[in-house]
Amino acid sequence: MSRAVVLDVEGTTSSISYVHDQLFPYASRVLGSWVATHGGEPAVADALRSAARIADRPDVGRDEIVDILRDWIRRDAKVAPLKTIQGLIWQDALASGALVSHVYDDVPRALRAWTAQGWTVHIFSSGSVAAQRAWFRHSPHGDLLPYLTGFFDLENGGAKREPDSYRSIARSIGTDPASIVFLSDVAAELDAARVAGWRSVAVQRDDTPPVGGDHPVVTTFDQVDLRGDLTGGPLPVGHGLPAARSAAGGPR
Ligand SMILES: CSCCC(=O)C(=O)COP(=O)(O)O
Ligand SMILES: [Mg+2]
Repeated sequence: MSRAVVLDVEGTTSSISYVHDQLFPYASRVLGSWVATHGGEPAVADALRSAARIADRPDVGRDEIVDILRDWIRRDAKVAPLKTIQGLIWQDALASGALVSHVYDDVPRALRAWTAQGWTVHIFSSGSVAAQRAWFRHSPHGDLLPYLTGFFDLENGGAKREPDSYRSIARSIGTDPASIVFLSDVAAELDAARVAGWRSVAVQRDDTPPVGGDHPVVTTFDQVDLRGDLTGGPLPVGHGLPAARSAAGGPR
């Protein structure tokens, strides 16, 4: 029977502050000239039209749509066309070395262990599939794509706080919901996954706000032990912690 791990990116595999301090400002900085160069390409033109529709400004000009996108970046809006455009910008920047990705040290170790134990590993992030692939391909630990089987974003996966998104991803990867473990730093995402029948693990990194909720908590992927038969009982997580704790603090 197939077993799958699904990982959030920002706050889970990778540092929130890196994304906010490096990726977002970079996209904001180059957006105007990038749209001037690439705005005629079909995928980009589509995303720009779709952003204008979402902003309720269907007839807006190029400069104004760039301002709207910049405002969304500033507010960390998880809006699909913005994520499409950011992903295309970051894809080139990561490939050229203008940007370097960030992946916590425990992540490649866990990817190696879990895949060797027969788990498939997938990504579900608000960042676009193009961004995800470039992020893990150009990681400071080398190319991590060989450990990753599937990539889901707001377009092919759906909203991250909706149980239906997790139901649809489970169908798409062909794995029973009870055999899927989801790791995230956002309680509302973990809640939605749990409603869909997935196993949930809150990832509380040193540099992230409290996750909140009542999901089992780990501070590194080293504490997620996926050996053995996991059907039925609680997930063996939190080993090595003084006590496997449940998330504390306000919801995010
Ligand atoms: C390499 S993905 C870029 C990060 C990003 O844009 C984002 O929105 C991450 O959101 P997540 O769902 O991974 O928390
Ligand atoms: Mg996250």
